Amino acid sequence: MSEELHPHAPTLADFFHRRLGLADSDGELVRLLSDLLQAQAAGHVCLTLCRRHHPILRRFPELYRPAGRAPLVLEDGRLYFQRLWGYEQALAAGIRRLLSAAPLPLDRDRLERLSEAAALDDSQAAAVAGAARQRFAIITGGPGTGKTTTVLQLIALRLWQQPALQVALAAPTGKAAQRLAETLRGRSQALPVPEAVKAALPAEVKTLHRLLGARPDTARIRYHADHPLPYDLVVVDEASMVDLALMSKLVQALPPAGALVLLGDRDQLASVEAGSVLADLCDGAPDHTWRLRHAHRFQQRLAELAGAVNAGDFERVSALLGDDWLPLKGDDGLWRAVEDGYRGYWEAVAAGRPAAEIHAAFRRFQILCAHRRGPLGAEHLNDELERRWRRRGWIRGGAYYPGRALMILENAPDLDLFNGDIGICLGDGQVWFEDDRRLSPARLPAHQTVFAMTVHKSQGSEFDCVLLVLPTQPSEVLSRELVYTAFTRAKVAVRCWSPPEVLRHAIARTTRRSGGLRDKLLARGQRL
Ligand SMILES: Nc1ncnc2c1ncn2[C@@H]1O[C@H](COP(=O)(O)OP(=O)(O)OP(=O)(O)O)[C@@H](O)[C@H]1O
Repeated sequence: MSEELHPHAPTLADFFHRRLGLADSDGELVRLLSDLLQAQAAGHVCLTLCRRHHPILRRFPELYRPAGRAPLVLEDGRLYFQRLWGYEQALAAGIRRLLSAAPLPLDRDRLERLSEAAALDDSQAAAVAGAARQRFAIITGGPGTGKTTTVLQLIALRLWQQPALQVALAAPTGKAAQRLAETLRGRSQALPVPEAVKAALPAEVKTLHRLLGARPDTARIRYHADHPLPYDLVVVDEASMVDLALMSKLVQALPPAGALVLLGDRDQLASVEAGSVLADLCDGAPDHTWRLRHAHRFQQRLAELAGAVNAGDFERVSALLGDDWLPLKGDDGLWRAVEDGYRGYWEAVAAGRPAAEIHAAFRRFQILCAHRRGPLGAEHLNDELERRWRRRGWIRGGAYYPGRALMILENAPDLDLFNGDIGICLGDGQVWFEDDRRLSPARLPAHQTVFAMTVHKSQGSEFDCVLLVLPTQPSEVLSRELVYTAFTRAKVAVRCWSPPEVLRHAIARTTRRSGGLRDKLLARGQRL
């Protein structure tokens, strides 16, 4: 916890002092609230209390009593703001309800026919057989371990058994939704099920916000406990990106007999907003979690590298990176690697290749940064690259020069563009997207240059080769999950530019977020 006070702590202390009529307020109260605000800003659901917090909490019981009406909640050594506690409580209650539901029927004959035709590996077959019987299931695993393949079998089986089943597919971002829709479209025809079952497979993947009927500029949503979703089975991909509030709203919106399946990689970075919901749910409901272990699309060395990062084994990571750990003498190693990485892309741009080919060339290489700002942050690297490439003559033209790669920063449903979509400016002055659509730059929603992007922004995307650039000093942002997320964006090769002590620091640091969800689920049989 930083020693510096959170800037809003004095105002909050003053507000509580007046609203609750506290006898007096002093530096200790400000310190406590600062710790709570800092915990929240760092993505924790609550503040895990330590010895110095207890005397101050004893002095100001009005902060958390009477329960339900006080602004804070004190529970099992954790201090929450009412709002986040409410989401956690409702999520835990909703999941407990799903966990205690009677098992669903399973047609073993159809299950076997599906599993054999798909040649599922053991962990996939166990996941389909197990999850098909549950009202709540998590299928987790690294990239390419076959989560989508597995869930497609699961949905097909459930539909085959119950043709009228209403199934919804969703993902936290528009880009992830699009990606899942494309993958399923390509694979569903090969399923060994009657045509009627194939026809009943959902064709659309919605964002979670759309699924829940979120309305712009209000926290109100169309579907909730009193007006549940019209689906029997909801499947959510990329669930590691879903925060506590959204997962809580989703679970509350399930109909009484509904089922929920989450897909995701529990080892990835947690959501931008509060909570590490997927990891907590995996730990809190281990009997409903199936972990896929065999990487089907991933190069063996990359799978080993991801495993070594997860195990916190710096020596092994270092050995596996070998020459791909770029020399740090001066910045030359970095700029040379970047130029090598993007050379093919610039050649395609200069040769005026079709947009689809230029996009394919762009996907071959990506710089990922830990930070957005700072000397080795994504913004600075993009500026520096543009300067260098102008000097080299690769970039010619104004702000929207041919070859400028852009990332869209907000959803624009009217243009069918989503946060995270990549467009490339070409010689005709238009910005071309991956599906061959083009728009004039003036029509684009907020966007930025994207030769370098943050690891956070890269979630849900994949590239042939990834170059991870870490800062020169250890920082709070660095973590094992960040390095794992960056390395697992690569399909073919990983390179890393980082001082040894910074990579070592990052891999050693796991960022477990504070929260009570896991304990609330594990204790379900005992006290709740
Ligand atoms: N049992 C299997 N045998 C052979 N290939 C498989 C098997 N399962 C999946 N695959 C293949 O491995 C690749 C990755 O599978 P899939 O897309 O289902 O993984 P995923 O975990 O959903 O990936 P992502 O990390 O992209 O979400 C696909 O090409 C798929 O056809």
